[in-house]
Amino acid sequence: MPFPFAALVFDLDGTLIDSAPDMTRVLNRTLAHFDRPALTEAQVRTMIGDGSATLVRQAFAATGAGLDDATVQPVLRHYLDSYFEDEEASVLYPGVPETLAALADRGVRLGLCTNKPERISRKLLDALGLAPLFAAVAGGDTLPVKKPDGRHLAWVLERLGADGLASARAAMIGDNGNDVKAARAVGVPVVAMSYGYPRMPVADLGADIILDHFADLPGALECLARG
Ligand SMILES: O=C(O)COP(=O)(O)O
Ligand SMILES: [Mg+2]
Repeated sequence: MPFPFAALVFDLDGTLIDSAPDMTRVLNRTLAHFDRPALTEAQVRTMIGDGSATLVRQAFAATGAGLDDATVQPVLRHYLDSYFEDEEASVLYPGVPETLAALADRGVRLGLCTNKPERISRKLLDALGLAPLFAAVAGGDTLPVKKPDGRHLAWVLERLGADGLASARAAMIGDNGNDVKAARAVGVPVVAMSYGYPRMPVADLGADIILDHFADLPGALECLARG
């Protein structure tokens, strides 16, 4: 039986990659460089999802230092360069590579829509061996807009050839309110992964499905399509 969804668009941080340890390590290097104290991973988890500029601003604020539009620039550059050059391996959530490969084998077109900058996102996909699976990638700096703006997701769907599809043939898979809002703006169903960085009770995100395990995604989407 053909898979009921032709195109699936995934968020990156908190959905495919457990990036909080990486982001904490890199952020603490930047904080140290600018003479600020380190943050814990628990603190950083609450700051992930709105892109890198918001992350460094929130991180500095948590150490008692404000950054304005001008002073954020060197900090952001330091953070992004350190992240790009970081050599420690990132960790995928259990079931991610085999489930994505199985979906691609069934003819589903896969896209990535993340607020993480595009060059870092592509580097991570490459390092994790996932790059060949994704037919379209949009980072937080690829377009003038980013999630929760629906145009970010719409751009990926268009590149997957899914923009003209009935909305029931595409879906978004993410972990926070930005993913749900972007999906609602475009009119596609949305799955929330409960293990990510939701920043609120996951049940309050308003997703169509909440999953604890990535490997359950194909079965859950088949159930959703059956109604
Ligand atoms: O805020 C970020 O850097 C990335 O977040 P996302 O991959 O969950 O969109
Ligand atoms: Mg996320």
